[in-house]
Amino acid sequence: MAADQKTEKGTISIHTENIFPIIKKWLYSDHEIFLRELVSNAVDAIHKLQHVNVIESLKISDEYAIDIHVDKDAGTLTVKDNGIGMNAEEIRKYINQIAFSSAEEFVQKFKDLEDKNQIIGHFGLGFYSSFMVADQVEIRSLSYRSNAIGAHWRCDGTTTYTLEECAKSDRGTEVVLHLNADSKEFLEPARLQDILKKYCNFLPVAIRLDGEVVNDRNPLWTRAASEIKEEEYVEFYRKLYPFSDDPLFWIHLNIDFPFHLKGILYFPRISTEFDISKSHIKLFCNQVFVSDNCPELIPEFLTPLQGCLDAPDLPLNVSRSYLQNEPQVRKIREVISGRVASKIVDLAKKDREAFGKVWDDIHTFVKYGMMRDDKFSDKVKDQVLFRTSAEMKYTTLPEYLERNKERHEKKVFYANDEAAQATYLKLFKSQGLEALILDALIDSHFIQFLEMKNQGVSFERVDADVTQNLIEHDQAGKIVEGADQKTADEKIKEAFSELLGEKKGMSVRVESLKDSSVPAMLLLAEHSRRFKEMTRMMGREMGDALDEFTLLVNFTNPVVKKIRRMKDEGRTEDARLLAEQIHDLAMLTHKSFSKEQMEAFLERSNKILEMAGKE
Ligand SMILES: Nc1ncnc2c1ncn2[C@@H]1O[C@H](COP(=O)(O)OP(=O)(O)OP(=O)(O)O)[C@@H](O)[C@H]1O
Repeated sequence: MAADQKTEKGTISIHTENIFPIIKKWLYSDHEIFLRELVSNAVDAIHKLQHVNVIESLKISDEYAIDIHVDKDAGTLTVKDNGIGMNAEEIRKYINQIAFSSAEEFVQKFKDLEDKNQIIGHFGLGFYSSFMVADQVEIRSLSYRSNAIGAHWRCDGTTTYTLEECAKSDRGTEVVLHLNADSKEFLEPARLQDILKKYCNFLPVAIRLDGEVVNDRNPLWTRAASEIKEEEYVEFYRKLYPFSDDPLFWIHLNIDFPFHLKGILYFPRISTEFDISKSHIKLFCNQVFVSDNCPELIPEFLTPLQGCLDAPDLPLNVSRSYLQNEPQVRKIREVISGRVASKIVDLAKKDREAFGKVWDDIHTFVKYGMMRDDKFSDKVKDQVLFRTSAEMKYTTLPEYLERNKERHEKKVFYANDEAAQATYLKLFKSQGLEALILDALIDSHFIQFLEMKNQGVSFERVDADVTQNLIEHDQAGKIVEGADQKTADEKIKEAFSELLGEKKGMSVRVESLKDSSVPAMLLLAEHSRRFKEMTRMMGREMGDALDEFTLLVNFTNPVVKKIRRMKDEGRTEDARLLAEQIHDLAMLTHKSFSKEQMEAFLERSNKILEMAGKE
């Protein structure tokens, strides 16, 4: 067929004359995406050719590639593919009409939008985005069809274009950008390399920058999990997050129904600097990087997760508002939450000890997730680990309840500050009792949640009361002594009340503890203490947790016995000294002293030492 040498001049049928300056201005901060768009079009063109190659039995066996080339002297950047190509008719249709009409739609739609930033980078301008960085754009293309004639399109950023035949001998499309004065940065290979790494690193077609392949065509998530080694997952993670510690574990997703979703989700080691306010998942669409700020895609409680998701059903230029309203995104969240729950159950069942090791890093978001998501909670609830004061170090709640049902049915003892509650824990240990350690910030809420979910089970901090298991059965303190018909306990109570005088919020109780080494301890009733803690957490001041407490005096302790004897013998001041000291020691485990209290405590300690020296 003879080539028609005539040059066609035309006007692109758009109705907004000043479309170029508007777009240039609006997209200013995201100029670099033009390269992603051009490379994506090139990949699409190659995929289309691969498709027709099969359908039309063309037997093309070329190695497909996209070549990016800069010519600094000419000030041009070229993106070239060996895909399906376009003839003049197709250029008229796809470039003049489709590409430009979507650009016009963009302007019409967002002209009146208050916050222009909202749309930057989230609207698919495709080919048209090249005008953000170029004064003039050329397309040279040769269709795959036999006897095709090369087509050369040129546009200088106005609404007119030229289209003519050209002598192009190799199939495919070449887009040449004559970069504008503000965009010379895109002539720098290092800058281009960065952009390609960011958006095109995992594209399935070889991308060559000045002859060098820059991308990994088969990222790990595209391969079958069964053939991937552990080290490969870790290595891939290091590639994605070069400065992070190795991940704890990961989940490989490969879902085909009811939607397509592939990806690898990593559980990172949580460091204190970890910014959980930002999503760290990288979203891809058919291996093209889309965004790393899509918190909508994963359940809120899984925000610390890292890794990548490839969701080909979502549009490449996905917007935040789209994600927020898209039912498919909700389904993706549900699937992820379900898969994370299954992974946790698997790990817990497979190797408890190994699971214990990662538990400290993941427990916060597992607990938070349980409180936020009932389905998640139902799946993982029996695997939640608690640190315990007992030998085995970690236990689950059902195991704890089962182990202790004879001694305290449906009651869970816990400590939330091992150092402050050391006396109580020691007492528990000496009597073979077991307490859970619930010392994370989230635990006070989690305890309420567990009580709600496990009807009849109550949690009691080790200092809330003394259980019958700690009290001596044959209690000498209950024996009535002397003419006044009072028991020994009552007499000690009277003695301590008198010696200590009125103390704000204090009541004295005497019990015979099996462990005689502790003279006294403070008890804070569970419910009123929790109430005070909660109101304080909500910012409402409800006074001190110590506004109301019981001083439990231990009848079996030798010093307590001695105090009573001293008082009977008239050594009231010496007895008071010891009683005050016992009171202060019990207090110290719950709060730090003021300067005055500390001075009084130290002065008294010295007097007691002097007294001991004399006796
Ligand atoms: N390198 C290319 N080879 C063949 N056809 C191309 C090429 N680049 C663009 N096209 C054609 O031009 C059309 C318009 O491209 P454009 O990038 O503006 O929009 P799109 O790719 O359809 O959508 P998107 O907005 O998601 O990029 C494409 O659909 C395609 O048919």
